[in-house]
Amino acid sequence: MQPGSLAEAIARTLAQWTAERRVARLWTKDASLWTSSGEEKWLGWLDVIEAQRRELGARTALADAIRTEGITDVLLLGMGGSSLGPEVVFRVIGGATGAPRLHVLDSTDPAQVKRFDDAVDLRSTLVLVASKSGSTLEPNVFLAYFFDRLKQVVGEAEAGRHVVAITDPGSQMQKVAERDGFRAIAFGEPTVGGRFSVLSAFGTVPAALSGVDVACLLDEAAQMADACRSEDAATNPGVALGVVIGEAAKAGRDKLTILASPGIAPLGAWLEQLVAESTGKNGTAVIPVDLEPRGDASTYGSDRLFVYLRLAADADADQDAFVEQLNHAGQPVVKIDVRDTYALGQEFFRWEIATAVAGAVLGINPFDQPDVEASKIKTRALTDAFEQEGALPAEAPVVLDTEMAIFTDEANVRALGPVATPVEAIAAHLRRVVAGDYVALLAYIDMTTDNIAALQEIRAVIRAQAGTATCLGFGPRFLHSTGQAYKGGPDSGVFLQITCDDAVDVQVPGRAFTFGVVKAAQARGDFGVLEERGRRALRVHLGADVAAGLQALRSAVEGTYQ
Ligand SMILES: O=P(O)(O)OC[C@H]1O[C@](O)(CO)[C@@H](O)[C@@H]1O
Repeated sequence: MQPGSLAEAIARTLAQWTAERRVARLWTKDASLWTSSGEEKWLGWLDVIEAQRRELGARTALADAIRTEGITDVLLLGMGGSSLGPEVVFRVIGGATGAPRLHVLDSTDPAQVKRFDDAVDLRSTLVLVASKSGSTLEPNVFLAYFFDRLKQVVGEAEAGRHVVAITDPGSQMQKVAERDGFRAIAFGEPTVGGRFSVLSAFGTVPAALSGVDVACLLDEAAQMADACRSEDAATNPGVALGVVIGEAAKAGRDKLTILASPGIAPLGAWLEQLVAESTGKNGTAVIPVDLEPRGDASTYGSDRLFVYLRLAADADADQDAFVEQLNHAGQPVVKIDVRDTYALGQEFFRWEIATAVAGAVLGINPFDQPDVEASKIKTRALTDAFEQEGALPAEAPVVLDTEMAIFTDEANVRALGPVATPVEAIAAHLRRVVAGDYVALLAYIDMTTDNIAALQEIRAVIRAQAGTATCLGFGPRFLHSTGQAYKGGPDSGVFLQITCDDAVDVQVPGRAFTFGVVKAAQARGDFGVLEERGRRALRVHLGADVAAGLQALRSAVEGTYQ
């Protein structure tokens, strides 16, 4: 770590943590470390490793049974903490020979739902539906769709045998699982929130099913947990990291920019949720910046804190050189050496402690997510309206042409000034960006390789030209991750929401709406909350040809800076 001018504040806070024995207070779940508003009820993740070790036999038995029966694919349906952790574990460690492939569906984009359906043969697929609350909209509509498909493909009597639920005890999903004869139910721990759940059943069940050595993963986590008991804050790997992140944010370095070796890069998506949902509230936030295209080290602002997760077995020489340049440019960089892929278990625990500690330094409750509910309420109102009226409420664009239509509220229209075309509106919007802001692209489109690449190019242009941090989230996935910080954090976000016409749509069985309608309602609900919070937000609606629309958007963004 080269903390630059932060060094003093960090040293002071570390000394305070040691002198006041705050590490012991954390482990004894003392809510007064935070805001004394019930934090003690959400610290079950401190004890979850031992509890999961007791479940290892059950995990192995289920994994062996499905393999013997010829299951080739596991399709996980879930959002946020119920999907991001399993996806990271599979992408970083999974893929053992002979083990089922794990697919993670966390989008209501109809093309994406269809793509996942086409990717698996349901006769040899186990559907794993994961939801702590059991009431989240997305896993419930995914389950409705895939249970219906299973009935068609394997028959009514067999469908339940192809489904396993992971949920907290007493949830509505448990009732559904019992009613529909699911093969098994694995229970979560109610004192562990979604984003802290990766070392609970929500992470260990999918990991075991996809051939990951869960005992080894837990051993790694336990090793880090032991290190995080150290009362000396400066040598406590989780506490020290949390103090750096918290103090950096207080000093204006609130864009936590994640650099990671390719072999461990998927961890960034999990970190985004953990950090953003935990710290982004009451007008404060640590904004995670993941997978941002790199620029010249000298061009980054003074609002950045870099974290470099370097995988010893898979280090990238270019990345090493870039980090060196950042050091020379005086940027603070925290370097974390990750021994091998199983050391991911260590990182999970280190970052959970660090996030909790950063929350304490920032004086917030890191275990709630007050602003996520707001967009859920608006979305529900819209889907209810659709069920009653057969259509979503009409809306009128501010300007449109053949490729893009622009939507926003009165306050944003006034701030844009007179604009005659979508291109002018986008340019006026991006000109509102000032130093210390971040620009977030919120894309409610299929998360394909091509769409990711096109959006990353747009992001690269904005980063280079505006000189600000840039983020990319796919809707509705980011709603259960960074979305909390975008709404609850400081007013430094400039948002470009991207929606499209769906070339194909898919009916949600048993409901009056399609996945396309759900996604549209989620985008509108999300936008409505941004408007309500007075955020700088513009929605660009593309046609059904998303590739052409993204090209038009890119030209508009490039044109802004010419
Ligand atoms: O597991 P659940 O209850 O479906 O929740 C999914 C996600 O939604 C949130 O509750 C809110 O976005 C996350 O914290 C959570 O991980």
